Amino acid sequence: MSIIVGSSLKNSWKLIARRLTSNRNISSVTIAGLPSYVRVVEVGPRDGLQNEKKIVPTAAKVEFVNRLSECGFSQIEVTSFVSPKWVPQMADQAELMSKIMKHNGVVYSALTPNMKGFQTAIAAGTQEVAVFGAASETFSRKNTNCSIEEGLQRAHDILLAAKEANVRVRGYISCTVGCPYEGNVDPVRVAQIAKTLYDMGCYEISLADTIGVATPGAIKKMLAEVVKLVPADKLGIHCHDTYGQAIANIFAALQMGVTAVDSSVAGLGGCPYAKGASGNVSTEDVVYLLHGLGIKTGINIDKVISTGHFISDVLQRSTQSKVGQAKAKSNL
Ligand SMILES: CC(C)(COP(=O)([O-])OP(=O)([O-])OC[C@H]1O[C@@H](n2cnc3c(N)ncnc32)[C@H](O)[C@@H]1OP(=O)([O-])[O-])[C@@H](O)C(=O)NCCC(=O)NCCSC(=O)C[C@@](C)(O)CC(=O)[O-]
Repeated sequence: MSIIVGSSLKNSWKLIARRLTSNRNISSVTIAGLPSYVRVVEVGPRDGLQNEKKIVPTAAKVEFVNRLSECGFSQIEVTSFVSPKWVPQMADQAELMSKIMKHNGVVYSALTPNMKGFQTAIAAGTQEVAVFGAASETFSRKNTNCSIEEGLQRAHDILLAAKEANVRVRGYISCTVGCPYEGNVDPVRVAQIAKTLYDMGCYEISLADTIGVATPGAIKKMLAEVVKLVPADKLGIHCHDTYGQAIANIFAALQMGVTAVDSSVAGLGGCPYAKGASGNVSTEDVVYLLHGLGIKTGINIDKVISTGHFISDVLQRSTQSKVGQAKAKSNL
């Protein structure tokens, strides 16, 4: 057994420090079967800020979105055109959408729960909208005050109007694995709703683990049913990180052929109607994973980290991103 004393102890620490810092340039390792490119959809300004107790001033939101626009995302979900009585954090939606600087090559989208929201969104210059439903009846009622079926009818109306207006529509399904009110969710039910939205004309369906309870096996089981009815490259994955499983779940989804991943800078977020659920998986951690796997994203991770610190400062708390924390503390 070797005993480290005095200067040898100091040298050992130097060695460890050198090894850690050399990890900064860890070369990416490709794993067979994974996509070569993944579209990361930044949902922080919407999913992130909708659940913050502190209402972020519009000027800070504009600055936040403008900084995100410099990061290389092809899509940023800016806000939601929902009722201000239900989600007061999003009450400035039209002003925000009209004030942000819109870059070529970046799609600035928003959530729309009904025709009123769709019309206001389009009038405010929204380029793309998202409709949202749930695979749990109780969650649907809590979130949108209607049944799953009524929610799908609202989505149908929006899709018809969007087709007329030449606007692309993304679809979300909440509670695809677990529901805060009903527990486990049947993957067959998720698949049927995904197919309904896809057949209505949604170009992509984002499957959400709203309360962050999934593990990779559950994600694979759910996706195995969905891909029977909707092609994998028309699916997105939207993970919350309550139990720290989001990165593993995203990896599982990539293995199943999913090529779109939703995330929030600094791990902001949550749903006001899913109490106790934590924020989205952080964009910094997702991009670190993807780049480490040799998967292209077009995103500049340093700019994402710095934007994560910007919005965390606005919210007066530290970033939830592991990558953001590592970079801030030790520049590893
Ligand atoms: C769907 C509604 C509007 C139904 O809400 P309601 O109360 O049943 O609607 P209503 O049609 O009876 O109207 C009531 C009032 O709301 C107004 N109203 C009606 N619609 C709108 C609108 N679009 N924009 C602005 N105002 C609206 C309407 O004009 C009326 O105003 P009043 O006459 O009382 O003054 C409501 O339930 C709602 O806004 N829900 C949204 C809740 C929400 O935003 N949840 C979070 C987003 S989803 C999510 O986070 C999950 C996701 C996507 O991230 C994936 C995941 O992780 O699971």
